[in-house]
Amino acid sequence: MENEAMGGHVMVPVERLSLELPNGEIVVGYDKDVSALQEEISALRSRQRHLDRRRREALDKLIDLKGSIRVFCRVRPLVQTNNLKTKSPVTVEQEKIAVKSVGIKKEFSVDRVFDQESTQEDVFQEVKPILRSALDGHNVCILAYGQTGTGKTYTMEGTDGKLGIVPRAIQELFSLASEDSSSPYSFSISMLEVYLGSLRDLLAQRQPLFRPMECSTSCNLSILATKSGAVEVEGLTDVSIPDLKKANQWYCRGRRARSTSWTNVNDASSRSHCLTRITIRRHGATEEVSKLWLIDLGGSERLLKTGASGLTMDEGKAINLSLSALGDVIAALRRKRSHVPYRNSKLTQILSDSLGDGSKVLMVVHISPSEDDVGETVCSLSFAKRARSIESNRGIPEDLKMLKQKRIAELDKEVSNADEELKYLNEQIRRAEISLEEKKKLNSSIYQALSDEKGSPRSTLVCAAGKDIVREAILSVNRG
Ligand SMILES: Nc1ncnc2c1ncn2[C@@H]1O[C@H](COP(=O)(O)OP(=O)(O)OP(=O)(O)O)[C@@H](O)[C@H]1O
Repeated sequence: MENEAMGGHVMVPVERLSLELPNGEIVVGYDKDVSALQEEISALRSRQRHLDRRRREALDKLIDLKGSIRVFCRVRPLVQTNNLKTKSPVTVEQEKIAVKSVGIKKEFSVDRVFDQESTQEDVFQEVKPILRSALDGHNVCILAYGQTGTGKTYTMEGTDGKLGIVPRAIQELFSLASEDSSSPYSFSISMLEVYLGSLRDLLAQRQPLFRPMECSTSCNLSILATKSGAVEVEGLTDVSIPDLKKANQWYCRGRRARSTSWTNVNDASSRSHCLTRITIRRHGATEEVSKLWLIDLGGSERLLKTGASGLTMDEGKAINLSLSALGDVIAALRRKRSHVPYRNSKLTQILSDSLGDGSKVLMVVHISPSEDDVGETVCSLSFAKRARSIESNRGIPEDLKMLKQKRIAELDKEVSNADEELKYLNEQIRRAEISLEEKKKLNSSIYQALSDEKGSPRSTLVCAAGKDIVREAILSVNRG
């Protein structure tokens, strides 16, 4: 018998025992089970890493092929205040919009059109892949652009029961992170408002009232660039969000802070930009940090039309300035210019590490279908055209276009296959880990039962009497 004497106890290598457990199960060589399970988990994890790398590469290629700056257009349904008698000057196809203005039909191409009937879910389906990309470590910007009242806030925030991109995105991040057992993630949230060139922290403990004249002292946070090229807003509150409930609470708090901050003008929020930032940390061998920006831009209408004066005029000018700075930055990036004019506005400075190389940008341009707004509609679509003019499909021969579509479909399939297999693998890992834990618990119960509480060498009895004694030990552990 190969027992080993240790500190007055006789140790029995447990893998040599074969037991019938109280539930009738026969257990042979527990330690062997444990190491086999450990090996199985390690093989599954290695497959998971490999597959995750492949999925990331395919998704990256897919997004780059579709365009790392994508422009969608969403048409708001007609509302009561619109002129309902005249026919809408806007007609849409999947990737094209035509607007009839003073008898001239102008056509604009975008990456995807969402017509008046499209739902929040339709829009979100197109946003989903880019969220995965944010979890994979890319900085991502999703922006809602358009004239006041065309549905930017509806698209980003949504209403009760018709949630917009931001709450859905937060939910999706938590859901994707919980499915991915390869590395743990943590999230934090910040919200700020850019108004008349000043920044205001929407999640700060004490909310200063947003009186424009006081703004320069109470809300002027500054923007810093770190050595690594990352951009930080100095002193901006960044709250850790451990779960979806907390995330939604903070998001609601930020929204409330925005809507209650205005002292006089009801709709002044349309003359500020509202930025929500989710910081994503992937804790692996090295920590990866990425940012997801969700931005409800100020209304893009022209000042002449609104007949603005005084403060409204200043607000309009500030919005126009920052929107045109944003247009310039996107156009420079599209043209792969060596100089990108980020410094021309606070908005583009904040986003400078999230609009350039390696980042993914998605802009949803909102338009009204009404005849009354046709001038603004043409302006907004011209902005969209400028933002996507370089990477658009226009001018590409038909056969190349088809080849591109084919490759996109292949990559789409590759990503969804990898996703499916990863889900399956995660489930297998989860089960194997539960079994391993159970086995380890069982082993430690048996070891405990085998060792003599009072120090007398009862385990010799085990060797002599064999499995009956061990069974008794297990039963006593179970009873205890
Ligand atoms: N696709 C849509 N479906 C249903 N209702 C919509 C849609 N888009 C906008 N609306 C409604 O139209 C109104 C104006 O929309 P919203 O406030 O989102 O516009 P906005 O562009 O954010 O305006 P502002 O620039 O003033 O913030 C709201 O009542 C909103 O619920």
